Amino acid sequence: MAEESNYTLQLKEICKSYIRTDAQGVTVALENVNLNIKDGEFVTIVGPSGCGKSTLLRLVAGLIPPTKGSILLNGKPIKGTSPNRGIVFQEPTLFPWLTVEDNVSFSLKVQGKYKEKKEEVDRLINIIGLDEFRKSYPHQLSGGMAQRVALIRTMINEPEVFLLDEPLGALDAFTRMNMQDELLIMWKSNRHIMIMVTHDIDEAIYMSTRVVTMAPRPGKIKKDIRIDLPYPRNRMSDEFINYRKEIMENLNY
Ligand SMILES: Nc1ncnc2c1ncn2[C@@H]1O[C@H](COP(=O)(O)OP(=O)(O)OP(=O)(O)O)[C@@H](O)[C@H]1O
Repeated sequence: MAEESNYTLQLKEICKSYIRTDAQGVTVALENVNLNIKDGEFVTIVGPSGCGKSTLLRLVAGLIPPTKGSILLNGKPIKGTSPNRGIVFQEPTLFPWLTVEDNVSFSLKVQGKYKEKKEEVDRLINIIGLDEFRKSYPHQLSGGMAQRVALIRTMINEPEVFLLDEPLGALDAFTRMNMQDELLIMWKSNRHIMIMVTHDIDEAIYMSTRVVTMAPRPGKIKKDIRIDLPYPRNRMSDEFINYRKEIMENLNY
């Protein structure tokens, strides 16, 4: 028990089933998932389609409840959604009728925290290089720009747990690599817990301190691999390539 209390986020014996509408019965999306994460860890989840990666993130976000098991943050069960557990999806979910600035400020205004954080809004817009676009609307931005706005809109709440569901999946290769570095800068400056779903094994090794592989039907954790490489990581190094082999073999590629 003493060892467990070192973990900030704990998923204990999590099961999640969905009722199928097309036929009788249920889909077991996750079965007996146990995962413990400490402050400052960057965990990526990789695995084939349908193994429950998004389900796992949505459970931690509090968007859906587990069928069985519990999720503890700082020892307390999570209840529903909270700005403390921010989630960013593959498609940037910005409000189309609000400018960049207003999108980033929206949740602060709802929480009555805008005045105290106004400078932080300015700082983050500057960090992502969108000073000139602060009065622009989402349809006037490129995909990469919109995704950067979505990231800082979540970041402004200083979530203790930052959940990323394939956040870079829709970007071209160059923008994607730049965004990987930007995300690492954000993570290093705040040291919150990051949990990111990706289909890109190199992205997982480049970014995270742990890569968790999953298997489908029912979704479960296969292996939890610590990536013991200094940042910034060299995608061409032998160690990097060895991790790639280990993960691909584990996923049966
Ligand atoms: N709302 C839902 N209702 C019913 N079944 C669902 C629902 N959401 C997910 N599922 C099922 O649960 C399983 C896990 O889905 P999930 O989206 O978590 O997997 P994933 O690993 O994120 O997949 P992908 O990589 O394709 O996004 C799948 O079989 C899926 O069909």
